[in-house]
Amino acid sequence: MSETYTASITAPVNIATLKYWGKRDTSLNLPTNSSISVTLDQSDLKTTTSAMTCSSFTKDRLWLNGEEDLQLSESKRLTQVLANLRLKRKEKEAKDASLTKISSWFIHIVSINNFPTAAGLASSAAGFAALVACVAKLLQLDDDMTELSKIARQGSGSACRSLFGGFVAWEMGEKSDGSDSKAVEVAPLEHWPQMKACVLVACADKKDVSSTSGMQLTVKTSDLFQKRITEVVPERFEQMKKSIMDRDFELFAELTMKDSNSFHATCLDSYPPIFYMNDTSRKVVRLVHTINAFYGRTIVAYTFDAGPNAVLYYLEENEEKLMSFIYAMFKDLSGWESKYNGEQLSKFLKNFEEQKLLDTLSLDMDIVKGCSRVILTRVGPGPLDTDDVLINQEGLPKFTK
Ligand SMILES: Nc1ncnc2c1ncn2[C@@H]1O[C@H](COP(=O)(O)OP(=O)(O)OP(=O)(O)O)[C@@H](O)[C@H]1O
Ligand SMILES: C[C@@](O)(CCOP(=O)(O)OP(=O)(O)O)CC(=O)O
Repeated sequence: MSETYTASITAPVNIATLKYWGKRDTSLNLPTNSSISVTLDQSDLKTTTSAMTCSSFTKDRLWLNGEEDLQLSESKRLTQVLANLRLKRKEKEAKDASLTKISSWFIHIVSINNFPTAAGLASSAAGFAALVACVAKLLQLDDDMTELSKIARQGSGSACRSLFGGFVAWEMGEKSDGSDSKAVEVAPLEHWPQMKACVLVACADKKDVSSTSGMQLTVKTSDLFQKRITEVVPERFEQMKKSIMDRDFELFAELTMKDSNSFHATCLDSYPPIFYMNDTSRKVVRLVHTINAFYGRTIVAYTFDAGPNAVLYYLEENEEKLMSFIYAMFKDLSGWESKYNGEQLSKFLKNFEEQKLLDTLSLDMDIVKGCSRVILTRVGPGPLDTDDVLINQEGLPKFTK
């Protein structure tokens, strides 16, 4: 077999606290507003991607979760991302004649998500971040993550934020060529490692309106949207960055919840309206406000992406307070035992019962019926090198379905 080059990487999911919703340029994937997110820990949710290039490959190919994905391999998103990465390699080769001209070789990519794909858990964000970071490593590019984020953005907007750990901003930029629309670190994970997240995965089929088409319907038809992008988000963007820098959880949480509500309001204001949240999502919103009212301060925030799953952000110091409610109500779901021992779980239940929360607060215990599992995680790092190689010597997946 001819000479080959291989690289592997893992990348995280990110969940926005200030939502990206709307494109001003669909081809370059330029947004109508800046956004902010928290990167989640790869011990719980991650994409692993391996890539190989070889002079004898005859086309670019991609396998996702053990199956060749022809639709994605031939998509404009993937072709554009690979073309941009190759261009960078080509520029490098032009400057240094000793480099092998791998920019003209085809690439095989094998990727696995350790969580459900296309189920509202930001697989496209982790997936394209992993792909860009992996191919950049394969082609030995020297570009930093901000530079690479301009390419990841073209795969899926939210992917640009998964190139950093901790707290991340996607600055919308102003230029028509997209050269200033990029992801930057607001603060590393070490700045506020106490930030935790609890994902309540709602029982739901695949969403009927994709983010990509949903946001363009909103851009075209919602009046509320104009106010959101010109007034609401620009102000919130600065306030949220400050709340992160100051580690001001109450402000961070309030802005996060308000922004989720504002984003879903513009969906409802689209014509015809788009519904991403369901009855269970709304029950979670009510529950979070009840918990905060019970403690007399904001200890937990909710946020919802383009689907019914709830992501709750909270600080480690308030874990027992929060879980005394959440565990008692969602204990029948899977996902608890890997994070807490029996003693801790009993303590949560005891608090719930001793404080007579059920009797005093008229809680809706049926809420659990609308959820399928809980994922307990926290803020985490950006893409990481890995020894987990998913591609074999022939450039085919080591594991197939
Ligand atoms: N590991 C991966 N590598 C490359 N592309 C991926 C990967 N995982 C997912 N994708 C792409 O992202 C698509 C799923 O994106 P989609 O926006 O529908 O769902 P999601 O990102 O899981 O949910 P949401 O955007 O609502 O959070 C897949 O069909 C595939 O094209
Ligand atoms: C609601 C969101 O999750 C929307 C994410 O949209 P995508 O990044 O999936 O959209 P495309 O750029 O069209 O691929 C909010 C967010 O992550 O900021």
